[in-house]
Amino acid sequence: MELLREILHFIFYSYTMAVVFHIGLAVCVTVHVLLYKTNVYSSIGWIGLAWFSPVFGGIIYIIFGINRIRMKAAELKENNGKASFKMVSEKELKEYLKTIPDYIVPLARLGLHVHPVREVSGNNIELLINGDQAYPEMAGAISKAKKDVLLSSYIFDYDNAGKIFVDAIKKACSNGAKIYILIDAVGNSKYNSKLGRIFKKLKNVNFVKFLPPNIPISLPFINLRTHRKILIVDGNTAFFGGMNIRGKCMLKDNPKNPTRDITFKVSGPVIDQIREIFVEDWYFSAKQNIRPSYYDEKANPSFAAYARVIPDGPESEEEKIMTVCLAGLNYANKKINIITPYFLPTEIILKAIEMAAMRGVEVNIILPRSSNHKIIEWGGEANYARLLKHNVNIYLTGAPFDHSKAMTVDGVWSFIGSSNWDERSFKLNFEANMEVVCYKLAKQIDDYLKDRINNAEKIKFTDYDKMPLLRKLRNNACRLATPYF
Ligand SMILES: O=P(O)(O)OC[C@H](O)CO
Repeated sequence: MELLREILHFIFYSYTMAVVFHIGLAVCVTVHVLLYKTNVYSSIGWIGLAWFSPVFGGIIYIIFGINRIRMKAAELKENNGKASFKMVSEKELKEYLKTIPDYIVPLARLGLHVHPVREVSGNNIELLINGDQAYPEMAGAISKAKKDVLLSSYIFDYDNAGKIFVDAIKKACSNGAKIYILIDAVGNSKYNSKLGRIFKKLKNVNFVKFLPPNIPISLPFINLRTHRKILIVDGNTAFFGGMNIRGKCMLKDNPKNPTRDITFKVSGPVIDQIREIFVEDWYFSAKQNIRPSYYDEKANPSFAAYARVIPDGPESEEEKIMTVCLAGLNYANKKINIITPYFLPTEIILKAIEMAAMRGVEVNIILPRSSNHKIIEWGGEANYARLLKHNVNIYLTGAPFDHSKAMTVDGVWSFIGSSNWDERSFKLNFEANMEVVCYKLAKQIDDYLKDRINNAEKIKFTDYDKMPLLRKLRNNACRLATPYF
């Protein structure tokens, strides 16, 4: 009898403790969600899970629901970063807006709220297509460096492309230039050690890996990666875009798995804005305050393009690059061209694209038919029908895989850089994009895109409206990964 009473007492006690623990955990989750989540639907989901799935729901929230990326990035940047951008005062803003063409005032005004750096005039930005055009130009500039070379890349393969760069770096060293190379530890995990050994032997080369992970294996989708692709030589010539250093991009060499890509050669004072990003990233990664050359306006000709660089990263709550994409979509009157290898944006972007098409803007989105990241390809396909229904033109390009990233609006405003159209770029990676106001550049990009469109398949609503059930299930399941890709 006594034993039975003890068992019942134990069961009652354990049950009471479990109920108290569940209620306590659910209350904590609810408070956390109410304080830190802004999306109402996901908030309802998390709170529901915490209350209706005792203990398990709370634990799932702790593991997957808390945005540690932003917390970690903010903490890292706060401790190691060196913010060099200052807010523009209301008075400065008024003065500045008087100095730029009327038609970009709305975008410039919005842009300054997103990132407080002004559009600077006097730039020239030129499109370079594939590694065939870009790498010889980039390596040629490096090999002539006299003062300093700043190079940042997500991937730097040590193959026929990488070797061209290494040779150029050796020449720059022999000229006495100081070389700073910052490569993402995960994106480039295959070649970091090899490059490390090569660069260690060169006196003037400083080689740093961006945020090496604490785990021995290297997952391609681990967070807090630098996706920025930047090259600055002697402060006066820069290359900026979304092209990695890979033999695959040298199509003339008939590589295995060829990849089309574009990048941009930059001259002009906007190079100083790119420089600021590199200096900050270097301080963040190498804990070293470097002072590379500034752009020399007196030694260089002045050009026509207005340009402004927008860095973005998981430490920022503003989603600057995504906001500027939205601004471009909302600002367009006639035509929007978008090319990207990865297209899995959230509802807000999809709706803005639809709205542009609904108000009569011609919207062309150029995507690879077959991606190297299948989840993004299939998840992206789940959004095609709704866009096609609103007369958005979607063009799928065949092989080689097209890794180009650019957006143009009304043949005058271009948005170029490292960002893809997915949450990984908009929220989880460190990225750098550039707004450019210049008819000449927009035409160069649009002509390139026209050529891509002429070689692509324009897909039809009827093909995606009623797709086989299994394909639809696969696509919609992959779309659930939107917040993580
Ligand atoms: O992240 P991206 O845009 O530089 O592209 C990376 C390559 O596709 C490697 O998966």
